[in-house]
Amino acid sequence: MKQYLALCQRIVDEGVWVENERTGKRCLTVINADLNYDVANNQFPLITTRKSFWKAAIAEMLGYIRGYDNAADFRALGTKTWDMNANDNAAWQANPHRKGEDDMGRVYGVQGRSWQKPDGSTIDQLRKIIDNLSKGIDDRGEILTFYNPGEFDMGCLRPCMHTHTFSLLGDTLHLTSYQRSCDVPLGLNFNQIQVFALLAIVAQITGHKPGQAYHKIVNAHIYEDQLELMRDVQLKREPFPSPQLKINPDIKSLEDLETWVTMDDFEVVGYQHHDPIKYPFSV
Ligand SMILES: Nc1nc(=O)c2c([nH]1)NC[C@@H]1CN(c3ccc(C(=O)N[C@@H](CCC(=O)O)C(=O)O)cc3)CN21
Ligand SMILES: O=c1ccn([C@H]2C[C@H](O)[C@@H](COP(=O)(O)O)O2)c(=O)[nH]1
Repeated sequence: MKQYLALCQRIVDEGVWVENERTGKRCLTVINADLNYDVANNQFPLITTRKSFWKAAIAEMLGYIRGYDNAADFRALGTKTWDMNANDNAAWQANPHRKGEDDMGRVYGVQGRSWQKPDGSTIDQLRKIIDNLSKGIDDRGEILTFYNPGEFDMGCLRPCMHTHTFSLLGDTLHLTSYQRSCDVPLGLNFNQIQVFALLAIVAQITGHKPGQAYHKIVNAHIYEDQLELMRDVQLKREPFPSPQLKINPDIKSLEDLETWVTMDDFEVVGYQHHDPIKYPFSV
């Protein structure tokens, strides 16, 4: 939590104003942030200086694992986070690749589970990683990447947290996640949870101890309409200790994640937090 607040403070103190053409808003921006999460000791990096709707963040990650391409499927899992980018987005609505209401196109999990090859066949990146790690293999290329420049025009948004690299050291699994663009008040609140949960879940289903998660962010920003709430409200609050994430131990395979797992299989213990803050969202 302290590292999150330190990043927010750094943006407020040292950030540079950058015009963003896609959203039409200015962002106070810094480059390069490294956040680390201690998954081994279950120090769940949940924001405590406002109420975090953590189940929606895990639902989003589960949707990526399942390869979802539709905001309605995300809603059924428990998150509305893709509604705006899928439906309230003029550029995507005018895109001939859009298949209709709620379609997100070839983003995130679609690339992770069915990356298209020139011959028309597909690659399931996640399946290969789970199979290797389950056998104790780390080929130094256990990489799940959603970043496919050849298909950017077929999706509603380029992936922000775009690559996850798993590393096995003895019986301990580590994760390094890369993010090109980060909406620190809204997106990072979710992305921290997702990096932590992804390592915890993959360690569990491949039979390893979870180790450390390393979250590497390039462009970290606060939108102009979020700045006051961050600077004058959230940053004035004292954080509480980190809670713990409990995952149903019956989740044992990728098939379990794909079929029966719901948000009821996740629980947070010891979450003390300040009041919610509603930050503006930019489409
Ligand atoms: N501008 C922008 N920021 C993002 O963080 C973001 C995007 N766009 N587009 C794609 C996804 C969608 N994400 C989102 C979308 C909405 C919330 C959000 O509204 N969060 C609220 C409440 C969530 C709830 O009630 O479940 C929050 O207070 O955290 C968070 C992340 C993250 N990503
Ligand atoms: O997981 C996510 C997804 C998106 N974001 C934020 C980062 C940016 O503010 C926007 C995406 O805009 P681009 O113009 O494509 O960079 O969404 C996030 O923080 N986390």
